[in-house]
Amino acid sequence: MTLVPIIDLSTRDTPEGRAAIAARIGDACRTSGFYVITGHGVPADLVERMYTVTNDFFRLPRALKDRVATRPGVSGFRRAGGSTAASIGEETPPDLCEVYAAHVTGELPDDERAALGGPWATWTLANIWPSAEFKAVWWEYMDTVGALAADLMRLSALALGLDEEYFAGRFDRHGSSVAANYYYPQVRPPLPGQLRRGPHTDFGGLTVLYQEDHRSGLQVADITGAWRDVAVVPGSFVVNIGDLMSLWTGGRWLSTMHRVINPDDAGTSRLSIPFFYLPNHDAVIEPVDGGGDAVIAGEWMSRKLEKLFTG
Ligand SMILES: O=C(O)CCC(=O)C(=O)O
Ligand SMILES: [Fe+2]
Repeated sequence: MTLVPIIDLSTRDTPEGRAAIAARIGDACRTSGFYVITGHGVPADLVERMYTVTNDFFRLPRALKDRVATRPGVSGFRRAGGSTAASIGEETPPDLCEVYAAHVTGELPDDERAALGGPWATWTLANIWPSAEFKAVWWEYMDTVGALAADLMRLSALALGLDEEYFAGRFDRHGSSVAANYYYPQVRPPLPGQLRRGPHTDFGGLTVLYQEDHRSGLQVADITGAWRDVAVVPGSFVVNIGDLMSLWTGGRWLSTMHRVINPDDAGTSRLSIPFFYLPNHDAVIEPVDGGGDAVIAGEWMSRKLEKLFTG
């Protein structure tokens, strides 16, 4: 079996199709924690519009991008990548990446957002948009990919032998985010140990990531710890599960370490756009088979984010 299998979702509207897809998702999550999806139904023109507005934004002069900066890394534009490896306790130079992010909770009134968590809870911050057109496209993308993520959780529930709606109540006030990672051309050689994105696991439920067809660099650790390339499949999304989904399965499903290496051609850029499907901040995450410690989703994610942003 390949480390990152390709799973065609086009038959997910029939019970037999769903059962077969769920079985493949279960296999993938037990053995690698990553899979690639085709036949997902997200319109190609939406992805293209998303890439156009987002690439246009990153090509603006820095002074203009800084106008939509908030606290480091959390909502709006973040100029320095920070060190993602800090989230796993490793010290490395900063990632070679700029980020723009927005949250589905980012449009709520101030008092409602403030009630969703502490200082490191990024989903409590208001969104800050470069333009109305940009916002409209991002919002459509968040809605569409959010619905796909919700269905992947239903299929995951089936794969675990649970009712399809098992997880739904834990995501009905979800604080998911979309982040655009802009890996700029490298005009100076990277420092020792400096990558486009340092090694880490994702923190939440699951991640649904789009990457451009012709440029990758995304690598996944196999069970021996060796780094393996993720193949680029045009028009697909890369899906991986995060720490909370792994906790939900008592560790049977893997939240796998991944990273983005530097390009062979230093002059090229790469834009990846992950949708992070995050449970309700107050969801209690307990192994579905019972046993094991429970964690509160928002507390888990806040602890990881604090490490990420404070090093
Ligand atoms: O750019 C990529 O392919 C991966 C980015 C990533 O791992 C993340 O944003 O968590
Ligand atoms: Fe990641």
